[in-house]
Amino acid sequence: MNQSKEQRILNFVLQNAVRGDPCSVVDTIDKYCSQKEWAMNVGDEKGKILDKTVQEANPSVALELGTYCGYSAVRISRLLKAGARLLTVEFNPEFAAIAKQMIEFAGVQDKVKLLEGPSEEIIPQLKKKYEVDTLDFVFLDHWKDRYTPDTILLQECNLLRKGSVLLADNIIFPGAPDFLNYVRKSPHFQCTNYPSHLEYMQVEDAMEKAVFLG
Ligand SMILES: O=C(NC/C=C/[C@H]1O[C@@H](n2cnc3cncnc32)[C@H](O)[C@@H]1O)c1cc([N+](=O)[O-])cc(O)c1O
Ligand SMILES: [Mg+2]
Repeated sequence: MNQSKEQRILNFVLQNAVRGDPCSVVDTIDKYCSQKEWAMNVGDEKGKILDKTVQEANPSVALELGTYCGYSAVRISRLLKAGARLLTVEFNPEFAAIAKQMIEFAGVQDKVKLLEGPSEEIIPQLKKKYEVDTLDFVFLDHWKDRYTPDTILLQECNLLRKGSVLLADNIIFPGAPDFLNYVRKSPHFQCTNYPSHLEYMQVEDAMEKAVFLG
């Protein structure tokens, strides 16, 4: 049966990137998705905003919602300090299997834990099952209508602390209007907007940073 696009992306990495080199994995995915087949990785332009936000936060414990092929999991984990870890959540088993191989090829498997399942089930398990106290950084890049309910769930589960940084992709395209409304109106978040472009396209997009104020 013919391969999926995600399988083709992984194969291109396995054949063209340097094993154990996360930057080469990121660059190789960007090469494939800009030249051969578009895919919903955060990409290099917004990836640079992600990099800066992660470096500023310098998280010990980071969470990603929506692993997909593992592009941003590799991108984030390459910046983590020794002993820091990224928990990334993916409910599609096929994507999770691809991401797992991508993470291992990049050599970041010791920093990344892929949690397979829906975010609404996984988030309430983070404290007890995954030994999380609070989250220093959260990257939201899953279904856009899940951004707000999951942000509320993170608060209800006491997973955010004063200074926890949320960064959300796709604020303009496909758009997350209710999330933008929610965080910008909430007295508990300090928001910053980062205009950019949709990955591999000349379409306007943006990222929103929302720092939890406690
Ligand atoms: O739709 C987009 N992203 C949704 C991403 C979805 C990914 O997160 C998982 N997921 C979803 N809810 C989940 C809940 N729990 C766990 N995994 C979950 C899905 O299985 C998929 O792997 C998107 C679309 C465009 N676009 O141009 O159209 C551009 C982008 O940058 C995008 O991020
Ligand atoms: Mg996205």
